[in-house]
Amino acid sequence: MRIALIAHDKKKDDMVEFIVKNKKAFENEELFATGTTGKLIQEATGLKVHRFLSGPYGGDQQIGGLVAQGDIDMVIFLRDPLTAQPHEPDVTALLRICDVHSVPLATNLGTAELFLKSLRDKIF
Ligand SMILES: O=C(CO)COP(=O)(O)O
Repeated sequence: MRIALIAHDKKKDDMVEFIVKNKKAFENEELFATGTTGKLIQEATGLKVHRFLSGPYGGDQQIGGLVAQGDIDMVIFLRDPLTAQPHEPDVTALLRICDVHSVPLATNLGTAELFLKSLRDKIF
């Protein structure tokens, strides 16, 4: 399973905690991430993560490109709904391209937990 992991700044602690807590479920998966999110996950878990540019510098678009090509199976994107992002158009484009290609997209921890259960149950 090729999983993209992305978190806005105020959600990065939640993302790292989520991956650390569930490291076993993620260690056999292929992980991709925007720059800073990926760095923090790597440092906290030692998991191998393919890192792209930081979100505001094009990382969301790079991951969106992979989604469009059919190279990502699942996206966990912990968005910050309370803070304006300078690269909002890129964020919207990534959400849109997931919908275009019916790629499962979790934008909060509640849905991410459901994805995790699906991973454990090998539903995907
Ligand atoms: O901005 C982001 C997503 O829109 C995330 O980028 P970073 O992981 O580089 O902070």
